[in-house]
Formats: sequence, C-alpha cells, structure tokens
Amino acid sequence: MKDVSGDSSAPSPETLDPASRIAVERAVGELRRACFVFLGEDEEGQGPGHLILSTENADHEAFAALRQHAPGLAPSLLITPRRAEALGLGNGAGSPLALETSGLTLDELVQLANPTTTAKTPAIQIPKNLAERLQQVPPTTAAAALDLTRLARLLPSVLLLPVDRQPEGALAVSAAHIQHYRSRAALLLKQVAAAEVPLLGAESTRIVAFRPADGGREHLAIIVGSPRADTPVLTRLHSECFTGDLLRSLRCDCGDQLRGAIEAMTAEGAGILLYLAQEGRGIGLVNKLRAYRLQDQGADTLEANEALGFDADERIYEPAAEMLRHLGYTRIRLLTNNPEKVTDLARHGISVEDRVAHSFPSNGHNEAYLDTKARRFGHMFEV
Ligand SMILES: Nc1nc2c(ncn2[C@@H]2O[C@H](COP(=O)(O)OP(=O)(O)OP(=O)(O)O)[C@@H](O)[C@H]2O)c(=O)[nH]1
Ligand SMILES: [Zn+2]
Repeated sequence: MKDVSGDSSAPSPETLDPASRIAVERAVGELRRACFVFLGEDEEGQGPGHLILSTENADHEAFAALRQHAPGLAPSLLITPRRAEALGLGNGAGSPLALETSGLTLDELVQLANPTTTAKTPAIQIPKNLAERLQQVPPTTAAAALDLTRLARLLPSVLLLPVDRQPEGALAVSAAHIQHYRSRAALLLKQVAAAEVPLLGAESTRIVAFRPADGGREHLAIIVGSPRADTPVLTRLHSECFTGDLLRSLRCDCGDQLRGAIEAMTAEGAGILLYLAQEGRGIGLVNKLRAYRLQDQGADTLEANEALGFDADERIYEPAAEMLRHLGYTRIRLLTNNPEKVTDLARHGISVEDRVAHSFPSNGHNEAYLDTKARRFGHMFEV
C-alpha cells in the first residue's frame, strides 16, 4: 500500500487552468448569492452572450437588477429536459428548453422551475400556452448555464437574458471554462489528511481525506484494519446521506448499509469504505429534502428527482476509482446491490472480482423506497 500518512502532490497544472478555475468558482459563488453572471459566447467569456441568474434564488431585487440590462425584454426561463417533461413539454430531443416569460409573474417563473417552492402564493396553474413560448438558445450556452447551477448545488434552472457585451461589474465566464472545469476538476483529487480513528467495534481504523480540485467537499476513505493489496479487498462505495447516516432517518436504508459495511469489514479483519460526498444521489441535501416533499405528495424517489429537473441518479464513480488507485488497491469485492457501481468502477480501471449482496430488512418506513430501487433502478435485492 502507498504511504497514506500525509499530503500528496498537487494536481499537475496542464490538467487544470487556474484562470478558468477561478472564473468558474467565482461564478458559482455569484449564482448562490443571487447575483447574475455574464456567460460570454467566445472562448474567453467575452463578446455577445447572456446574463444568467439562478431561478430558485431570483427575488424581486435580483430580478430587477437583471432586467435593467435589457429594458423591455423579458428573460427566458431555461430548464432541463427532465423538468420540461414534468411540465408536459418534453421535446424528445433530451435538450434543455428555454421559455419566453413575458406576462408571467416572478412567483410563477420560480414555480415553473421549483415544484416545491415555499412562496406564499398558492401553487400556480401551469400556463396552458407554454409550448408556444419555446425559444432558441445556443446549445453550448444552455448546457453551460445548467452545469453551473449543478456545480452550485442549486436547482437546474436559470433566467437568461441576451446582451451585446459583458456589463460593467458583472463577472464573466465562458462555456468552455465551465465545461473544462466540470470534466476535470471534480476528478482531480489530492490527499489532504489522514489519521487513526478507532471506531466502536472497529478499533483499528484510519480515515484518509481526499479534496477535489473543484473546491467541493472532501471524499473520505475509511480503512478498516490493514487490507492486503494482493487479494481483492472488501470494499463499499457509500454515498453520503446526512439524514440516514447521522440522524438514522428511516426513510432510506443508508444507516443500516453504512454500519453493516463496517461490521462486515470488521468480521473479515479488513476492508475499505469510501464515503463519497454525493448526498442525495448527487443532487445535494437541500434538493433531496425537496425530493422528499414530492415523495410525500405521491412521487417515487426516481420521479421526484426528475420532477426537480435532475436525472434519477447524478452520481459519478470515477473519483472512487481514483481514491482506490491512490491507496494502492485495484482489485476489490464490492458490497452493493447497485449494478451501476460495478460497471462504472470497472470502466474506470478497477477490477470488481465479486459483488457481495448488501441488503437489510425494511424498517417499516422504507418499503416503497426499497421497492423502487429494485423495480426502477434495477438493484439486486436479496432480502
Ligand atoms: N435524491 C434522493 N436521494 C436519496 C433518497 N434516499 C436516499 N438518497 C440518497 O441515495 C444515496 C444512497 O446511496 P448508496 O447507499 O451509496 O447507493 P445505492 O444506489 O442505494 O446502492 P447500494 O450500493 O446498493 O446501497 C445517498 O446519497 C442518499 O442520500 C431520495 O429519496 N432521493
Ligand atoms: Zn439515505
């Protein structure tokens, strides 16, 4: 096994251009703060382009500030193909949609993007003429704007206003920067800390923290015992679940799976649990709470993600493969019921030599959730 006691070297510069990284990180911050950013059409984020504002954050002040830059022109509402389908607007092409918004109030706009908005006004009737409001937006601009909201862990929707040039004081970012960033930075991991952390029932345990270059939250490797590198190591990829892991929520099976995996590793004497910062199947805790609200209104866990505009599962497992490689393990036996974890790890160079079933009995609250995982996500349950 490689030394895991301290820091490792920084990502090599040719894979991450600092200027583009900083521009994208600042743009993410602006969107979260309800400020618009300028998404320029050329490589450097200049030339003509669009102002974009996170729809879920659009209050009257932010909306007015945006509109000042194109008086008389109503912004477009950009939504994902998933959200479009939920609104009855599926175009079959799987591409984002832009809607012209004149005559709609700000509350109506926000509710078109967010089916769980807590606005005091009653839930809107979806306007009947939405299909007549479809507009053209350059596909690279649309994709980059939605990528930026995902990086910001906001709902995937923006208000979009075409402008001739970057307004004074607005932060400029380019679609190329965003694309470069999303495809590289989340995958560049740097080991930043490691320590012994004896656990109840698993006293010989170490935790190694890996920080992604995108400034996102750290992924953790929890190493039980001293796994040998020359035989396949018992491994679990566990996606963070604040509610299940920490609060012992009964809505899901995550708490049982987390503790059960550590127990299985202890029983074997060794194992690696990768605790991945991908809360809510990659949509973040806040959006997961929104998804729960939709589930309480009748949607299942997959439909709820899609109604919010996300894919059913937004996770990627390349960082997990990177962590295993960094730790010196490429042959594993994987504790999972999820076939996608197996194929994805294999695609990224990890030899999954066995799948070890990892099911727990229902707790009286999570039957529907487990049932949906088996029926709609193809999870292999052996309860
Ligand atoms: N969006 C969303 N995420 C959920 C919901 N319930 C649980 N989750 C998240 O689902 C993830 C479950 O992850 P895992 O247990 O690693 O994976 P899995 O896909 O169930 O596969 P297994 O390896 O078989 O357990 C965690 O990130 C939870 O936060 C839900 O209703 N909606
Ligand atoms: Zn959970």
